[in-house]
Amino acid sequence: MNVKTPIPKAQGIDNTLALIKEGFHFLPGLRKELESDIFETRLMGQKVICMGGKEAAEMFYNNNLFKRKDAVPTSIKKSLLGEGGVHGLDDEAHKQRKRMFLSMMTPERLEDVRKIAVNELNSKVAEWETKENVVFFEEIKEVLTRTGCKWAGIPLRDQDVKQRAWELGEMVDSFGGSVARFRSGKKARESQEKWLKGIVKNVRSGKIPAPANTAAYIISHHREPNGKQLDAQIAAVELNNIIRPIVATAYYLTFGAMALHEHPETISSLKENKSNYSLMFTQEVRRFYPFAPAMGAKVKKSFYWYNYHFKKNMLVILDIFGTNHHPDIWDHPDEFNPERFKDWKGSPFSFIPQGGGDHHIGHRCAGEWVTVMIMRSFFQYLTENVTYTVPDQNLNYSMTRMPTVPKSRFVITRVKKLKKSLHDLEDNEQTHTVI
Ligand code: HEM
Repeated sequence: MNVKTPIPKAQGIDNTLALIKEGFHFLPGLRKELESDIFETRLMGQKVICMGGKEAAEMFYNNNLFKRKDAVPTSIKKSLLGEGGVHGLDDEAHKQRKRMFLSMMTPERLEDVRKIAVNELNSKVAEWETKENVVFFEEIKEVLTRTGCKWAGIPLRDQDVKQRAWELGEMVDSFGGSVARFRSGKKARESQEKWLKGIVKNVRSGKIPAPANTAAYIISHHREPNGKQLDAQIAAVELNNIIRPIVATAYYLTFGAMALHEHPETISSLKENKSNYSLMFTQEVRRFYPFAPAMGAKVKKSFYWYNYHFKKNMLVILDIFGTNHHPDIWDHPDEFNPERFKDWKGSPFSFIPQGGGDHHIGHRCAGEWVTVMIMRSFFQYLTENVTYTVPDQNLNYSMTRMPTVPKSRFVITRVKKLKKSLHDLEDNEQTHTVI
């Protein structure tokens, strides 16, 4: 870790505009310019400590030092995350709510999500065979909306798929600072929460017979530490915390499909799947491509680190994208190279696309296994079960827009299924170590 003392301050009275203008480059760029993995700046009128790298991540995920209450701006709660959900909880309340999420992530349920997702993809591909152009990113959001709802025990009528997929997509697309996208994400959230609140009430009354191992059942019947059921509105937020991020996986899948096209040598390795190549490829997609830029937390109680005084309630931001590209951790970090994960020793703090630390104790993403499971099986499906052509198109992606996808949203043509049955995929063992 490279730290200058005293901790440097970024130039300018407030850097919010620079953050919006520079996007994913903002934090890594300033760390490089100031030659320090920690620096101070002001964002939205507030003093903020920004940091990146393994050691910084380790500190950030120490629950004794940091808390999440009021760490996320209201605009992000109103569009992306929702209010009253697990993301903003601390201490016992957080642990208890987190256990609720993690109880859904059993090996059997992970195998279920894989089967559901691959079946949904397989049905979609049959439609793609009849289409001239397929906009992969948009179509995959629908596949994942169906997958998420089915896995979570949420009934979804065919005629509602497009609307719900659009809403989930708008919520994910809302976090980058554009007012128009915020408004659309907020509206989508209001519609989703109304719908999901109705689902929760119907699951509670037994009108919707959700199986006991599904998210709809587990969340609807979850009890708070005070013994009471979750408020139906908060239960809706938490149910959305399952289906929305499943749809968010469309970003990684689109980047991954693009990586297959741009690095064709990976295709045969994926087909062979030696040394668990599908996992290496998936990890590299999650490391290399930009998605979650950073996380915020507030100082729980004052402490000193590298002689810097972290004062109570100060806002601290961890550079997620920059840590996944930190040159102290990764050789040639700006090269796409799945093989780097071959002998990777694993670290909960150096590879943090979905947060760091321990899933049970801290805020690390509860759905990391689901994400990895879906990604691996889709990449294998794309290489083994289907052929397609990638026509000329604009595959550039902006590093200043958050979130970002290839400009064309990855168009494919002449899609052809190679296998009629999914039998071969069903035999595929993936439930071992998925992360
Ligand atoms: C594209 C895929 C995904 C990405 C990039 C992603 C990223 C993240 C990040 C960055 C966090 C916050 C970590 C922190 O607060 O320090 C998080 C938390 C969370 N994610 Fe994900 N996630 C993804 C998929 C999923 C899926 C598929 C699910 C559920 C099935 C899920 C459920 C959650 C939940 C419940 C939390 C809150 C955990 C807590 O506060 O303790 N995520 N995710």
